[in-house]
Amino acid sequence: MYGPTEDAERTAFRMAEKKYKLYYDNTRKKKQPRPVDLSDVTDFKSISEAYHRNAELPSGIFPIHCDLHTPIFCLESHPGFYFIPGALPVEEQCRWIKESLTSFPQPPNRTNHNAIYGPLQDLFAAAKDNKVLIQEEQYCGTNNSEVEIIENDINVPTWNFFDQSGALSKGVTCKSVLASVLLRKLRWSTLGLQFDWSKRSYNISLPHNKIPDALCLLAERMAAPTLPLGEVFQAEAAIVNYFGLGDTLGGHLDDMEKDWSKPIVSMSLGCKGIFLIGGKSREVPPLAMFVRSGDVILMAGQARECFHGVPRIFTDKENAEISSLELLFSDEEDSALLEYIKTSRININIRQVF
Ligand SMILES: O=C(O)CCC(=O)C(=O)O
Ligand SMILES: [Fe+2]
Repeated sequence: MYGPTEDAERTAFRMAEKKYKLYYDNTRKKKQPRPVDLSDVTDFKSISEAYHRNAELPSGIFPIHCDLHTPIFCLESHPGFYFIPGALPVEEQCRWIKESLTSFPQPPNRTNHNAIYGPLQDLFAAAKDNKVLIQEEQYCGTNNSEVEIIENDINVPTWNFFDQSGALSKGVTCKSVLASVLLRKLRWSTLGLQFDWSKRSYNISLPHNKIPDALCLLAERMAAPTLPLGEVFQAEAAIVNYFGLGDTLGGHLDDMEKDWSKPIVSMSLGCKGIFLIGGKSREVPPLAMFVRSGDVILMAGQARECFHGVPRIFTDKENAEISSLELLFSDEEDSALLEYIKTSRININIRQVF
């Protein structure tokens, strides 16, 4: 007999996550990722190449034709799942990488940092400028108003970015954290209708901005092949996930949206990763596939009810496959974006909520 935790550890989905996740090889002198057998990982890039050569496709995978410049592939095993390899041209990838780092984490959009630090303005610029985030409380610094502030109970600490020199003058009692560390620890931001992770629901009363028009149009165009003629996808919310080496997204379902006939439009940017699509329970062995910068996945209908996750990203030069991004981000002003994306993956997934 196994307890609930042991059971969860033994599901087919969990086993696949364990197979692909990053482990370090401690037997070697240098800390190195343990080699992993990737022979079972479906590669839609080579399937697309086979399709263009008119070669036979692996069994269970079939193309559908649409107006996009690339074919869309479907899985017999997962109705409602669509994979569009190289859907986004590299210029468009660069644009969304830049937005994901500079504008999407801006308030009123929320990020994983909100719970601890409150809204943070211009995190990416602060990291680039080597700033430090400092908790401002009255006992920091030289003024003598400590007693008065505490008595009046108005001592609400706020966090603000400062130059490192400014940070030193604040004194040693302040809590502080480097902006570059916070950027590395940025795991998600939410656009449009804000998702409340604690309640696992959309909180329409939270202040929010509309999703940028260009992103709505992109999602509408990508979603079209999954919808009956004349029906239009309305992008109302999006989650942006940020992955560094060793970061994973555990198996989950996205079941908070009302209408599951509408797809989730999910785009990959930056380093290559492995995406797992399973079944309606964790007991079903998932299919593993590579997700590269510019790939788009659509999950509609029955695929909306399937567990999925990302157990691994690759940040080494050979496996990350971001050379075309490196060429486009070669300007001096883009060097911070390039530095970030060389070791990161970003996923933007867009939803119609109602
Ligand atoms: O990162 C990915 O490719 C998947 C993201 C996802 O499934 C989610 O945010 O719900
Ligand atoms: Fe998801």
